Amino acid sequence: MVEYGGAAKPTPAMTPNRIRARKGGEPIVCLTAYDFPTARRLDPLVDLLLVGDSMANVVYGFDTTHGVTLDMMIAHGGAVARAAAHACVVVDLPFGWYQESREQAMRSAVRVIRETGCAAVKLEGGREMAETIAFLVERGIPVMGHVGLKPQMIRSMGGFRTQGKTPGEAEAVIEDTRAVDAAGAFAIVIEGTVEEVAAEATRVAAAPTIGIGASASCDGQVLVTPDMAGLTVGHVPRFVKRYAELGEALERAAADYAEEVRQRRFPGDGQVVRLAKP
Ligand SMILES: Nc1nc(=O)c2c([nH]1)NC[C@@H]1CN(c3ccc(C(=O)N[C@@H](CCC(=O)O)C(=O)O)cc3)CN21
Ligand SMILES: CC(C)C(=O)C(=O)O
Ligand SMILES: [Mg+2]
Repeated sequence: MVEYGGAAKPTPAMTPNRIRARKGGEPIVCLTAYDFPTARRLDPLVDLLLVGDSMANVVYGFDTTHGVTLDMMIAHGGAVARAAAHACVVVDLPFGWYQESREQAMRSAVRVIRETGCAAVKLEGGREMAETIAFLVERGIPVMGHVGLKPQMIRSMGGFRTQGKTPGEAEAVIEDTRAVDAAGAFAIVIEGTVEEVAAEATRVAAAPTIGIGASASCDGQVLVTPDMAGLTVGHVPRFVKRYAELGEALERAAADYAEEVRQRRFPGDGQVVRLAKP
């Protein structure tokens, strides 16, 4: 087992307790990050950096989030944690590394915390995960919940569909939120639900809610950074707003470079070392 290396780093300003204290106050700003340079640039701008298992889709090109392992989450979580001086870094526990038992969840969370230096873990689930969340929280692991649309459940849900459109489904999302809140989660991601349900879940939870595809009635928002920055390859969910077209900027840079190499204009005077004239 490898512990996170490097010099002792001060705890970032935004801790799980500070995030929790923002309930009902200034909205919590969260983006995903998976690598060091991106996390360095986002760190001063956001409250929370999430190393999401969406990494499976946007970094590794898998169809579902089931493609990532605990070791992969730890490798990328460490890179993000090393970059963060301000934001609270939260790492997703991936599919298969916590559902079996609360002991399995504890072992996985301890590895993530020790080997990355992050502040907290996130896991998907409602009432069925409440006992696991309480077990971790009571033993010193800050936990973020994730209710509503749960991408790790794709195989049993048969695709991604907005949750809470029927009265029964709405009640299920609210009850899941209550259970995760009572279990001690310091914040709760609410994904893919209708505004009325997000507003009610936010009202009943003592912990702040962080929405994605869940309206502005939450205590904060999260988006997948490559989606909002225009870097995602393939389908981008409907709830995403694009704030930049970094994919197009990267294509232009690569095309300019290719052109200059082919014309022998790169490397130019600025990039070349020559012998001094005698
Ligand atoms: N690139 C990316 N962005 C995400 O937000 C994201 C991931 N990947 N991977 C992990 C989960 C999965 N998420 C997703 C992925 C797809 C849809 C989606 O395609 N939704 C459809 C239909 C929704 C409906 O009919 O209710 C959409 O067009 O938005 C939603 C959430 C959110 N997360
Ligand atoms: C979409 C967010 C909440 C997430 O869980 C992820 O990026 O994996
Ligand atoms: Mg996730």
